[in-house]
Amino acid sequence: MDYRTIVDLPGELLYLWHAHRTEVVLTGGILVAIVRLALYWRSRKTAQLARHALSLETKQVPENVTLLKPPEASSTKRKVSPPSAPKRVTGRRKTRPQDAHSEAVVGKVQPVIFYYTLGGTTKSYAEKLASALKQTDSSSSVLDPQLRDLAQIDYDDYFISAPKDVEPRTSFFYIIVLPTYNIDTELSNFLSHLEETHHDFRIDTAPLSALAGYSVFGFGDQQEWPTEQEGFCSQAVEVDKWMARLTGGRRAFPLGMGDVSGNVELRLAEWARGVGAIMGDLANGQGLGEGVLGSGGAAESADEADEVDDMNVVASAKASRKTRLTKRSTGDDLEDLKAPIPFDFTTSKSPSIAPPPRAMVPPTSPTYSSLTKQGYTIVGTHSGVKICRWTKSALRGRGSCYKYSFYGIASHLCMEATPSLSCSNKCVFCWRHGTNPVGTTWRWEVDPPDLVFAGMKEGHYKKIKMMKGVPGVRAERYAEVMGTAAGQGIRHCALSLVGEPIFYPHINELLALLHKEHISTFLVCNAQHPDQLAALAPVTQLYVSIDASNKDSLRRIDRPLHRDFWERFQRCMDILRSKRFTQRTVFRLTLVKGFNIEEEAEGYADLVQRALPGFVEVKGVTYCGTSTAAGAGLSMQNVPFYEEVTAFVLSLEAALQRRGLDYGIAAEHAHSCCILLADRTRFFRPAKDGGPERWHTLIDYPAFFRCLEGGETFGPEDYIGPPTAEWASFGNGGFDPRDERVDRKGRVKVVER
Ligand SMILES: Cc1cc2nc3c(=O)[nH]c(=O)nc-3n(C[C@H](O)[C@H](O)[C@H](O)COP(=O)(O)O)c2cc1C
Ligand code: SF4
Repeated sequence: MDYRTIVDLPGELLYLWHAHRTEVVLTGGILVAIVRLALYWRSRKTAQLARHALSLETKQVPENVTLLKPPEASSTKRKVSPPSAPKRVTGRRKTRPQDAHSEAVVGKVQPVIFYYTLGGTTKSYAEKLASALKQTDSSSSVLDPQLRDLAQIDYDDYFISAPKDVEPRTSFFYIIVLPTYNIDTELSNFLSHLEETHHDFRIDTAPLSALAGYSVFGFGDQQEWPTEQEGFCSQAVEVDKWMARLTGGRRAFPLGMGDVSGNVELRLAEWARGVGAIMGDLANGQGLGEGVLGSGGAAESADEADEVDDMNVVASAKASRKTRLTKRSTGDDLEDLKAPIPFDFTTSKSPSIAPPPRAMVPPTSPTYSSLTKQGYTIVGTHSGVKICRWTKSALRGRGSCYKYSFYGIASHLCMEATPSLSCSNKCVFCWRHGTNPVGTTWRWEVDPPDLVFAGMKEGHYKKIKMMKGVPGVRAERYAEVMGTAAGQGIRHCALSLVGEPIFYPHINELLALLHKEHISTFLVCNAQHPDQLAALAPVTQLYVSIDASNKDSLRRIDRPLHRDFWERFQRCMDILRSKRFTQRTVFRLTLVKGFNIEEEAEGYADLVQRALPGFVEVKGVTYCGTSTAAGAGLSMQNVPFYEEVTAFVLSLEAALQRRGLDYGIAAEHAHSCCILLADRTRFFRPAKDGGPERWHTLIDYPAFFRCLEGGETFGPEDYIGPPTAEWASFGNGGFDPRDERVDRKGRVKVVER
């Protein structure tokens, strides 16, 4: 290098700096950032390894050792977890890591005993359990248990998150006692609720983890179901499993099981002692254990640790799935490659083969025998037919039902039937004795409509024949029912017996068969199946049961299975409105004192305004005296007097008038505690043969079939019958003077006018 080059060098460097200083500064900055990032990741990784090693150690802490380990335990030494083998709950108390929650439990524990019963056994044991767990010492940290019937509560209040209405530093402890039924009962819904909550992606994976703990006891019958594999206490096992998941593994005491035909008292007593002890421990801040001696032959239930791990996998999988996937793809982290493949329990279900559909009411089932004892004839696998008391009464000339007074139905020619004994409600006033199958979807065998129709008729006629020798049966009426000439035999079908007729997948075909034989159809549905309602073919009169005017009341009265029951109900209102010019639409209100009368007239008026039905039938509930009714808190006190029904109808009429809706009282049937409101603009009119305006609630049945067979579009006005009879109008009682009114003992009564 010569002297000149050396002299020019600073100038050259200065020139280069000026020309490229931006690039130089940027490159320098990036280099500094990379170095700092590398240092940061390195320190984070070390901390992660340390935490991981600590958690491995924690899992292996021996029994009865406090798990808040001294700092040296968090060494970075890695231990290998032992392979997890199926574990039997041994019943020895085993302390668990004192997590943040169990520390929070130091305070009070509020036990809640949930039970379910059909036959009453479990309820009486639940009550005994409640009094056994009642504290004698008022200063105890375990409060007196609350008792809750699973058939009465709203699951959302207890099984989506822990109840909130609790004192500070007090946690709920769930005690669940339940029988097992291998038929459809409320328990099936309860289990579905737990499962759905677990799989619901909108809900936390362990939404009940705020509970102090839970424990389940099952009642079963080992004479019929000797082992768990054969179904002994299978629903308790299931509930226990789902609760473990929903609580994030807070099973405080092992699942207990008792055989009602054997050891139940002993097992329950042992289990109750254990549950009582663990609640005391929880209140004293000792955290959860795995059980104590004498756990009542605890089930070899699913491995608790596995369940807790499941929860952890879900939680960590959600948080770190993205990171893991990235790391896997770059292949730079051996530890992560060994990590379990994240399995999201919120969306996946273990693969299962759907079982073939079963008969809804198999002849061997208790439901079958219960229904046949009540006088039902079971048709095929899911339909039923029964002679109603008014059919018998009309055969003897002792009066017909209110449908005769209102619509001209001849009760002795009427068949009451249903193509679906299953329902999606469990109304408190239902007379099904709580044993009928329930469900939100049709999951049973489906009988063809011709078989259903033929079976219904056969069953009905058989029962009518049995009336032949009953004293007082009028020969001419009997001949009309049994006759084969045109216009004789069954003329009318009330599809309203029990269950939900539009649930039957071939309801429209069945209606077509009925109409083909000129049997008119009154179909009652429960406003829970909007799609089926929208697709329903024309019927002579279409009813929707309106058992409440608002969501809460509907939930209490109908106890619907659908979680979106109110939305379904409202959609049905709109569908009814859209059908009002093609169908005779009717609201059927069943009044239950203390449930749906008081201050609800305005709410009902709003519903009428929404659906604009042609008619509103208001009827006082009939007390059926079943244990289901009693269990729902229903007694004779809930049956309104006719005066109360009248007062309600008058206030409803006034509420409708205030809304500019011209409905008026068109007819009454005091004997059935039933009053009919009708749309005055459509059904108060001059008679066909002239004369003043009168109510026209009767139906011209031949005209209905002419319309149907004519193939043209038609509406309710096209088959309006003659004016409503004078004796049926409001104030006249509604009893046909040609019939003889008798009291319960058959003595002739003078009809009051
Ligand atoms: C229709 C029916 C089905 C039953 N299914 C089972 C079953 O699958 N497994 C079982 O262990 N017990 C079964 N049982 C027995 C009941 O769980 C047992 O009788 C229980 O105590 C009834 O309780 P509850 O009276 O409170 O309703 C069944 C009982 C009935 C009547
Ligand atoms: S809708 Fe009718 S059949 Fe169904 S539960 Fe209610 S009352 Fe019973």
